[in-house]
Amino acid sequence: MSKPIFTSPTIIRRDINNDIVSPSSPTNKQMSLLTSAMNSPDNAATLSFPKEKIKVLLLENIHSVAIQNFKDQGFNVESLSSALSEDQLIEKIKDVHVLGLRSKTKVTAKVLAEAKRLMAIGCFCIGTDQVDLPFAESRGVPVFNSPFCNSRSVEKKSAELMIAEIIVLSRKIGDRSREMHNKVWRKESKNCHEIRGKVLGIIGYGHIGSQLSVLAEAMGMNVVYYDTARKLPLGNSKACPDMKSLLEMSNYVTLHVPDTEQTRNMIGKDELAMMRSDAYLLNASRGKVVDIAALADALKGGRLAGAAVDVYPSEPEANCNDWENVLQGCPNTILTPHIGGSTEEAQEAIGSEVSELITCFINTGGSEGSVNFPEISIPVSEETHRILNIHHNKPGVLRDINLILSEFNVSSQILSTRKQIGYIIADVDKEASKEIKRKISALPHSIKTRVLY
Ligand SMILES: NC(=O)C1=CN([C@@H]2O[C@H](COP(=O)(O)OP(=O)(O)OC[C@H]3O[C@@H](n4cnc5c(N)ncnc54)[C@H](O)[C@@H]3O)[C@@H](O)[C@H]2O)C=CC1
Ligand SMILES: O=C(O)C(=O)COP(=O)(O)O
Repeated sequence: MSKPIFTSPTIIRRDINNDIVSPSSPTNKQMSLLTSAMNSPDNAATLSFPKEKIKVLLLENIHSVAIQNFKDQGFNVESLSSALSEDQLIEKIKDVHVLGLRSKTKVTAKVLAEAKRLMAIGCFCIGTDQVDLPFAESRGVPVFNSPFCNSRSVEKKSAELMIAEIIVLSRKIGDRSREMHNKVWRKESKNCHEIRGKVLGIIGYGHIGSQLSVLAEAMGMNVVYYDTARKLPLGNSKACPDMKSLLEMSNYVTLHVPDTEQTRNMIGKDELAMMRSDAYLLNASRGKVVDIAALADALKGGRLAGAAVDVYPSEPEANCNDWENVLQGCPNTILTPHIGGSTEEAQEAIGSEVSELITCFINTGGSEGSVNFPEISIPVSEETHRILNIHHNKPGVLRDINLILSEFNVSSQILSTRKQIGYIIADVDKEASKEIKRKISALPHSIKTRVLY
């Protein structure tokens, strides 16, 4: 059952909004000594929650390092290699405490409504568009992701992939290779070019776009970019005032934006018509960003020199042998099965990072790294029990909570809020913790209350 908490003294800093902020996180040893207890309107247990009863469901072949990290904590882990459909997930999620997924599994409001015990979601990737983040927030479920680990392959690994594809397109390597496999020897230099001195236009100059900018300049390319946010131009890159000017001047246009209402179909027939006829389009962001029917028309009609596409409006839940897409058969077109983030290095780093963020949240309440949840983290103390409360962000909630806390000895307290919810951590006398939890849980705006014994 529960073990005591051994840690360093608690430090509290308040910011201008009277929120308390601390950068310190517990060590792995401290975390492994913690046992969580949980309580919610749906789960009114008041006893310490045994770690082996924490059920972790991992989907989409998440790296073994994450599985091991969760097992080391004593959690009960089930790992599946493919995504689940909405109906399958609704069936499975009922008794799950931690859900891990990658880009395929859609965590809709309908799924979340059935997730009565869910404490946290881990997106073991960069994008979080597959989760209904506001609904998860309203249910008090933090969502964690890995904003950096994935980047060199897409950013770093993806940026590396983009560099490879820029060269492959410029030399028509895809078509030549396919011909060779079909016994055709066709040596020619017509319409094959160096990338040195050419203009690379990057739409979305975030982690991946800016990494790619650095690599492309090192290869002798001239980089321009367009981003809706103000971004520091790296190296000699230059910001374009609008997307049109970028489309008109670039030899290569590459997309690195998230999937949002504003980015859906941001490249369609009109935008493709603005591009040079000897230009190439690359998309490793999200499938719905490009109108692929319009892209196929442009490629087949010779209004574009080629394309490299890694993501599609509709992708299968698992590997298959009958995938069909309108871009199949288009000239000088590289199609890859959403592998921008798929290197062993990136998957291991992501597996490690996201599982640690989730473990930290379960064991200490620390929510740093969450994309939809108030981010707080304070060291745990061996002298106290920790109350964690997630509540609807309504006027008077803090007063009600503090009224309860004022009856007891509180050694530290921290609150942070977002639009929908507030999150409070209070370290209290061991003797008082059960009583406080009961009273705070009963407040009308409480969503979830946990105690770390
Ligand atoms: N193919 C793959 O396997 C992978 C795909 N991705 C995708 O790449 C996307 C980008 O990743 P990061 O660079 O890490 O994200 P990021 O959040 O660091 O950068 C995205 C950039 O796009 C900009 N942006 C947003 N809306 C825009 C608009 N309408 N017009 C122009 N710029 C806009 C943002 O201001 C930001 O600078 C992810 O959201 C994900 O969907 C990420 C990793 C792997
Ligand atoms: O990191 C991302 O956002 C990606 O698109 C990579 O997705 P994946 O982990 O390969 O399903």
